[in-house]
Amino acid sequence: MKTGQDLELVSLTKRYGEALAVDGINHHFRAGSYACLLGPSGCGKSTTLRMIAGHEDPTEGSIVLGGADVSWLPPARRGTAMMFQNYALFPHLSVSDNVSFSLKMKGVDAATRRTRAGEMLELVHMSQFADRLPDQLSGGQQQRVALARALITNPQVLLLDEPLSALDPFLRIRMRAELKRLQQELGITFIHVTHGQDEALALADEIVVMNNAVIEQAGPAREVFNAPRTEFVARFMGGHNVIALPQGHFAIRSDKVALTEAAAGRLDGQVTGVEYQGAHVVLTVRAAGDQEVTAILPEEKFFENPMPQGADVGLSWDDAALHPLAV
Ligand SMILES: Nc1ncnc2c1ncn2[C@@H]1O[C@H](COP(=O)(O)OP(=O)(O)OP(=O)(O)O)[C@@H](O)[C@H]1O
Repeated sequence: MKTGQDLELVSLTKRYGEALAVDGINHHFRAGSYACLLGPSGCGKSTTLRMIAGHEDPTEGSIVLGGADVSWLPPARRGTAMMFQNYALFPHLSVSDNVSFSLKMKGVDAATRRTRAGEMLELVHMSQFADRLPDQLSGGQQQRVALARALITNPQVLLLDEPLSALDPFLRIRMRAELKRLQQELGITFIHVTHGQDEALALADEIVVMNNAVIEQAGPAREVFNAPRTEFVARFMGGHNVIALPQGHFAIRSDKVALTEAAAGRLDGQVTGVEYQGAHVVLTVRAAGDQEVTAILPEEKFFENPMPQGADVGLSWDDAALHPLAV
């Protein structure tokens, strides 16, 4: 369903000389959703985000927000705001002045600026730091300031370029929950660029997987994970095997592969690796046709009948777990 502030990309293309960074992509981001643009380095996700923000001109195609073509509007007039990877705070301005900087540019008076900055700092739980300078803050705190600064413009769409990549793993998980809370509280669209599958699965209502300048697959997180359409998506999302059967190529989740006695399964093979990981055990099997298949078994299931390295085994699965892959 289309609503007022949906964002549409129409045949959006970016060329840098001969290089095609984004190749005619079409996508419809639902207003109020959390979308993750996911893909390997160089696939075109940051370029796409920068074009939406207005920091890069499209070579062809258009960006439509709320039914209006914003492709050629300056960044501040689009209804979007961007939070950068390195936060880009002004070192000589206090937290409060950093947050309200864009209001100053618009000629808003000092008292209103201070009040609005206070509201935004409250939203990101940073009220007590309003008078500090950026270098008196931790990385996670600087990030909250950068978020408040982007949100003060009341954007319809918040664009986040690898927002968690500079944080340590512990803080990354905490900030991830914060981003989700903020998005739900504000009800605006978040478009978050990441190359982390876990991050996208944890956050996104919709995952848009990019590869080689095009959108390879887009859909709800569970759908993209459970039913990858191409070999690339299956391998990139992880947790899947890609297997060649006489009927074609299929993806199957590693936790949907079961082990049987030798010659009793769909494929025969030999165990080449056993890794105990606590709650589960990961087995690697070299199967017929020189295919490597990974099976993830719950710990207690594996230890009912442990298969050592070198054991001949069969691999079986329920046909419903097989997802045909486009070539
Ligand atoms: N200013 C530029 N000039 C020339 N080529 C560029 C420029 N910016 C990006 N590219 C190229 O466009 C392609 C897409 O780059 P982009 O930064 O969008 O990828 P990405 O998916 O965001 O990668 P990463 O995760 O590494 O940031 C890459 O091949 C890159 O080298």
